[in-house]
Amino acid sequence: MKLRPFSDHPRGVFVSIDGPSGAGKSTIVRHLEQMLVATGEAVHVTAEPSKGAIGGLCRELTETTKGYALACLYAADRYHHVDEEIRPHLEAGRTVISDRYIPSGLVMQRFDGIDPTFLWQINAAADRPDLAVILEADAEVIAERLHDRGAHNRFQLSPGSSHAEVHFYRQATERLIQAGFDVLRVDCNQRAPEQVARVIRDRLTSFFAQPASTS
Ligand SMILES: Nc1ncnc2c1ncn2[C@@H]1O[C@H](COP(=O)(O)OP(=O)(O)OP(=O)(O)O)[C@@H](O)[C@H]1O
Ligand SMILES: Cc1cn([C@H]2C[C@H](O)[C@@H](COP(=O)(O)O)O2)c(=O)[nH]c1=O
Repeated sequence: MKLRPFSDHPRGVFVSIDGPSGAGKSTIVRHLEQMLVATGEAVHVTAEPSKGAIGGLCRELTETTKGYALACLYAADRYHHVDEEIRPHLEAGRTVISDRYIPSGLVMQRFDGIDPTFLWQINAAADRPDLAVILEADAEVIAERLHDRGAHNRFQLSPGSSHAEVHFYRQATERLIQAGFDVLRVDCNQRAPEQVARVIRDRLTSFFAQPASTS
């Protein structure tokens, strides 16, 4: 059976990619984009914090601001990101891939001791992705990758941060599944980035591509 690209849908497909630091989010997003574009999909790649004004504040303040203020700032950026960038691209029929989305908001601010229920509530009105991908890997594996690559932020510098983040992601993932999110968990311990991207591409194709009409 020949498949029509899923970006032929009247509204595009929204995919979020999250997972602990070093699991490979940015690497996988690049591979997935290339794979989808090669098969004729119209793709828009984005990330959080967004490139908008509130995203700029997030980037500026993450190292020096903590707690409720930062959690609310990230949630505000998410709502603005949806309104200004994600929805318009979906409405234009593109597949939107976001490097970090709601799951990161449920996880990262826990490093500052914010209650998970509060984090859930401030993110509750954000549009749900059609597919929420969670990259999973053992704490030892991602700690080694981070060590080799270097830390990107203060969360990655605290001792045992990889163990804590893996634990927070497990809890957040359970919560997303309970709430009815379509979640794809991909084990990234042994798979090469191309293989991880292929797993995601295959899932998108099997769920969202439509059979091409024969007429
Ligand atoms: N599947 C994989 N197998 C082995 N190494 C990988 C894999 N995916 C990514 N890497 C490597 O691990 C490191 C971290 O990858 P990347 O920066 O994509 O992770 P990330 O999840 O986006 O991290 P951060 O949250 O810090 O932005 C990089 O050096 C990358 O080359
Ligand atoms: C979406 C989101 C992000 N963050 C933080 C975590 C990092 O410091 C940066 C993202 O940079 P990276 O290169 O992708 O690692 O933003 C956060 O604290 N909370 C969030 O919801």
